[in-house]
Amino acid sequence: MAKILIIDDDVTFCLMLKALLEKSGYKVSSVFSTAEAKRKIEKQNFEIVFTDLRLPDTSGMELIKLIKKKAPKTQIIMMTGYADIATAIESIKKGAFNYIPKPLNPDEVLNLVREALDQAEGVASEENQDYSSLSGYFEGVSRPAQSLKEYIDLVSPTPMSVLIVGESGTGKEYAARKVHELSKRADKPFVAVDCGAIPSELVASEFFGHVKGSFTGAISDKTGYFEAASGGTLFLDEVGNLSYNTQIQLLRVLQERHVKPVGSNQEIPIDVRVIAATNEDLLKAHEKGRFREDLYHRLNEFQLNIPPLRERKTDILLYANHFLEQANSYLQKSVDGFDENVERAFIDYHWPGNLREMKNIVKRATLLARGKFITKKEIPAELFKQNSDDFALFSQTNEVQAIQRALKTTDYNKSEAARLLKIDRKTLYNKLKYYNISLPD
Ligand SMILES: Nc1ncnc2c1ncn2[C@@H]1O[C@H](COP(=O)(O)OP(=O)(O)OP(=O)(O)O)[C@@H](O)[C@H]1O
Repeated sequence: MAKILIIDDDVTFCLMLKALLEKSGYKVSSVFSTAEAKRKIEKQNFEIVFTDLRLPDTSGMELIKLIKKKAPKTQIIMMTGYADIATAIESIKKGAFNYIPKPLNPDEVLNLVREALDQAEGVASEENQDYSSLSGYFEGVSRPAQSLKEYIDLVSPTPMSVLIVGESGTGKEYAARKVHELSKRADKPFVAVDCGAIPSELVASEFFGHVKGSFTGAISDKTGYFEAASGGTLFLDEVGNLSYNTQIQLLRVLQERHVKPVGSNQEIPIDVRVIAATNEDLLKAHEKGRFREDLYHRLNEFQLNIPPLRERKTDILLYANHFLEQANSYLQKSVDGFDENVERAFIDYHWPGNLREMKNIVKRATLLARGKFITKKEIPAELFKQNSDDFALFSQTNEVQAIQRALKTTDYNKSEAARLLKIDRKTLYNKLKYYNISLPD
């Protein structure tokens, strides 16, 4: 029986929602403040948390962070008045499952609960599939993909720290796991840390561990990430989100190669390779005073750049088919491929969420597909909207740059490049000649 926690300072409302959910067979607890909620979440596992967006003792956003930290698999449903819908949408970006406007409609509530439980099941089994091994790893054939592979092969066996730079969803964590797998540390742990998700008051204890009784709530000894990754690899995801203070502590550990758990006098030697990832320019963050230059250089002994999907057009359909195969086996379906309209739309789309976005779109479409091929009907409409394509030629000054970028993006395929530039092949040839743009052999 799924366990649900309701957090709302409106006592009557809490009791009504509790009664509705209990009638449908769920086991429900309710609390009226964040402080109480924290205690409950520490002690018990909940499949779903319903919480009000505005609570007297903390913001709903803070609460999402905390729940995601303590219980990453718990699905969070935000309850909100109409005035707060923008914030509610923001909460989904932060990891909430969905929001529901107040006053609640009982059918909507029960539907949402079922959806949240279904998704939680999906996520759990998929995580196992993805993380038990990297068998789903796919390299791509474009030039940027090939040089990424070359660099990964080169740096993996070395002890060098690696900084992986790329937009969200491009596969930074996947690349980090690949580096670990190809390193001499492959049979030791790979510990991934989402640097943005750790509440600041817990950072030291999470990284370095603590001893029992060192602060309220330290009910037993805790092993920190560094010790847990001993002999293996520590992956610091979104490293730009670490506070300045934590950056100092981290740098010290990396230089001195030992940690001191909170509340302990004992220094524990550590042997850990660090791989960090970021989707922002850390040198710019440094200029703004948010990131320490010394730590940047310590992490950036070698840099891997993962290009966004829109800049490796030749890989797009290969990845789409790769994800289709995965989705077929995951959903026990046998969809053959994508129809021509969908393929075209995939190539033209700008993929702001990169591989993660594509994987989700393909999985959903595979589930919905009725025939042998995925059609426009199963794909979100935004993929078919006319791109405000920044390749379009609008002035002489940007022409050379735009042509060069289009060529690079398409791996120097002139027909594809002409299509991106919205000119015909012949015009492209003329322009190449006119501007004296040469192509690699
Ligand atoms: N090389 C790859 N082959 C196959 N699938 C991949 C590859 N890289 C990434 N993916 C898929 O894309 C998803 C996103 O990858 P990953 O989590 O590594 O991205 P990320 O860049 O670390 O994202 P974020 O910046 O949001 O943390 C993964 O779940 C994985 O399924």
